[in-house]
Amino acid sequence: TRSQQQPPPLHMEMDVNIVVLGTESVGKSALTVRLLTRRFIGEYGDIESIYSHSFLVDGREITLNIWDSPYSETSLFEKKVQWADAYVLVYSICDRASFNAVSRLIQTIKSAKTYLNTEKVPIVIVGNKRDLHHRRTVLSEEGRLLALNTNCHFYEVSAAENYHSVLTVFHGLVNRMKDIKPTTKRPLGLKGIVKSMFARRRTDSF
Ligand SMILES: Nc1nc2c(ncn2[C@@H]2O[C@H](COP(=O)(O)OP(=O)(O)OP(=O)(O)O)[C@@H](O)[C@H]2O)c(=O)[nH]1
Repeated sequence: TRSQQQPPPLHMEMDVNIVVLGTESVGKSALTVRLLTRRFIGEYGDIESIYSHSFLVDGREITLNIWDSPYSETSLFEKKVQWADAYVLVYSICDRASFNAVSRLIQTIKSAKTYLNTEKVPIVIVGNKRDLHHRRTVLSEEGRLLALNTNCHFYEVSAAENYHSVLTVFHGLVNRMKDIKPTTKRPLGLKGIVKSMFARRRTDSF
């Protein structure tokens, strides 16, 4: 089983496909753009994009292919779920319906993919817009409990206010993936049909 595999040697590279999912206007693009550019630009177009971004983690190059898209329930949704190795599920702490949608997404992902090591399902739940605490309708405890019950990671962040909390989300996911994903470079797969806004590759250190 995967859990019996040794972690790969440090010098090897790793490619991780990550899809960012959640209902409308929860901040999926804001989180993705924050990670890639360290900036919050306020308004984001409705563009389907795969961003490719490399990091050095413990001296090892990790390339994240991040698929960010506007909310939709089209057939592309299933393709995204299959394409991804890991999932960032976003809700807004001011939007109860978006939180309920994350619960449903977890069930959908778990039934679409088989995980040998259910202790380490590569899903992170993100409660965004933490800066809007005066409009909060979802308690932190509710997010934490959902994560506990589903074996996911949980973070509350503000894409508007903070780069480091966003970095922590992706860093946590990469750490989970390091233990369970074999290290091979492979093509982006659906890259051809998805317009990429960020053609440029950058390499940063966590
Ligand atoms: N106050 C606050 N606003 C945020 C935050 N993150 C995103 N927003 C705002 O929320 C709105 C939606 O952000 P997007 O990043 O476009 O959300 P999305 O989930 O990608 O939306 P869709 O593409 O429509 O599905 C924008 O007006 C952002 O400026 C945050 O952390 N705090």
